Amino acid sequence: MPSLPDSRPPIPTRIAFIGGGNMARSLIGALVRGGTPATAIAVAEPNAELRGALARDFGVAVHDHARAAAEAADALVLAVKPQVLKDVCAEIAATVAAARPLVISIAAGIRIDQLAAWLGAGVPIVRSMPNTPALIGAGATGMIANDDASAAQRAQAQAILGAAGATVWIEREELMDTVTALSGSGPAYFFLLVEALEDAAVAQGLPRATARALATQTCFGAGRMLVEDGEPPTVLRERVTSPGGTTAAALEAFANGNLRALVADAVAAATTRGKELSERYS
Ligand SMILES: NC(=O)C1=CN([C@@H]2O[C@H](COP(=O)(O)OP(=O)(O)OC[C@H]3O[C@@H](n4cnc5c(N)ncnc54)[C@H](OP(=O)(O)O)[C@@H]3O)[C@@H](O)[C@H]2O)C=CC1
Ligand SMILES: O=C(O)[C@@H]1CCC=N1
Repeated sequence: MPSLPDSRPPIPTRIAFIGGGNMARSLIGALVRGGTPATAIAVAEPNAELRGALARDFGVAVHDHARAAAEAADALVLAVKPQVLKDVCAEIAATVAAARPLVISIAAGIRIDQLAAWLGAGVPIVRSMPNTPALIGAGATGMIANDDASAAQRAQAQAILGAAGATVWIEREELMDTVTALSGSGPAYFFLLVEALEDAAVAQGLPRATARALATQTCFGAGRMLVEDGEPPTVLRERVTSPGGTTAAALEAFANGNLRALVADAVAAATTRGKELSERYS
């Protein structure tokens, strides 16, 4: 019987991560857990301790220089801080020009035209914005590609980033700063809310361990309902809110404090910082 075509998107045979910090570790872990052979992955990371941990935990090849890892890669994931990205691109530009691998950047704020200027014309580039829940396969990633990236390379980028959770393509690059402000930074907003809830309950006398356990599980349960229930957040919120009840009292306090305006200000501040990063490091 003829075999059916494999519907899974293709993972490039050799992936090199430049930078082996928090986000690279999350993505590498997701890829290896998802079945990508560790032998297909190389990482460049100057910190010997991080390098050793990546080799030990995932069995990937490690290097102390970007160029060594980039050689022979079909896909390069740029996972360094925005402020060092220009120098890193200068280090690997000749290698990239020779081999033309797919380049995936996860750096906040750095635009595709900046990457193309640093790496050379004609390089297929996907700019993306993942987030730290990638570590547990629950990430959310926005992506945009340049015209030099083929459909197959876009699918490859989606396969690499999709190993760590949900992916979505963005139509206009300027909206990547909004994606960064929403889902890239977003986990921190929910962690802050859990911290605040925990502190509020402790202030009313609940033991801290109990407050943390209840706040954490409530965040987890609400998150799962958002993903699994299929109803919009407004409907889920209204189901909790009995008329004249406790939730209504709390929501009124949030409204009096103008929570929605505060959230809008926070997302606007993060978006602006993303734009500043691209100016600062161009
Ligand atoms: N943290 C997050 O939630 C998210 C981060 N991002 C983006 O991901 C990128 C990485 O962030 P994150 O993982 O948090 O940062 P980390 O600092 O944890 O990781 C970056 C790593 O790159 C290393 N590095 C520095 N220079 C080089 C070089 N020349 N060659 C190879 N490696 C190098 C750093 O080493 P050393 O520390 O010794 O300099 C560091 O270990 C950033 O651009 C960020 O904007 C995107 C989405 C979410
Ligand atoms: O704070 C930052 O700049 C990075 C990008 C998104 C999350 N962390």
